[in-house]
Amino acid sequence: MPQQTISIAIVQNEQQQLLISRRQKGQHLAGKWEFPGGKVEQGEALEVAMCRELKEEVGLTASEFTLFESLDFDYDDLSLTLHFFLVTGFTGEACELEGQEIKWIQPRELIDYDFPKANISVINKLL
Ligand SMILES: Nc1nc2c([nH]c(=O)n2[C@H]2C[C@H](O)[C@@H](COP(=O)(O)OP(=O)(O)OP(=O)(O)O)O2)c(=O)[nH]1
Ligand SMILES: [Mg+2]
Repeated sequence: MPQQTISIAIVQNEQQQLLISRRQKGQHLAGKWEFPGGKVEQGEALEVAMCRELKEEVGLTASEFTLFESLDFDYDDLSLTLHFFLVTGFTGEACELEGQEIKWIQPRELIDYDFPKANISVINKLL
């Protein structure tokens, strides 16, 4: 089974809202809500990958962050290692750079959105 390492940004703004984004048609887990992030490139540091994906997908530059949780998760077709960073400082305005839908929501609203199974423990920690 293919194996991938993923770095993810859980961005929190000054109103304590979190930034979520919707996976698009044609992507793995299409239609699910997620935190911005993506594949770590060969030789790339985890936090560098998180910052690059955050910039590419929603246009934010992360300035303060900590590793929040790392976990392994196997989907039917794909085996992932996911590293979730909590980003508490950033510059820029979030925008839908890849045509995806994005939203700022309160942590308690996370349960109203359909996230991938790999996110369950992280979401429980954020609620
Ligand atoms: N970004 C993100 N991916 C997640 C989350 N939860 C989860 O299971 N995933 C899975 C979905 C994907 O299989 C993988 C992330 O890869 P991706 O498709 O976002 O990768 P990428 O941004 O580099 O995309 P691409 O250019 O290759 O299309 O991790 C999450 O909260 N955020
Ligand atoms: Mg992505």
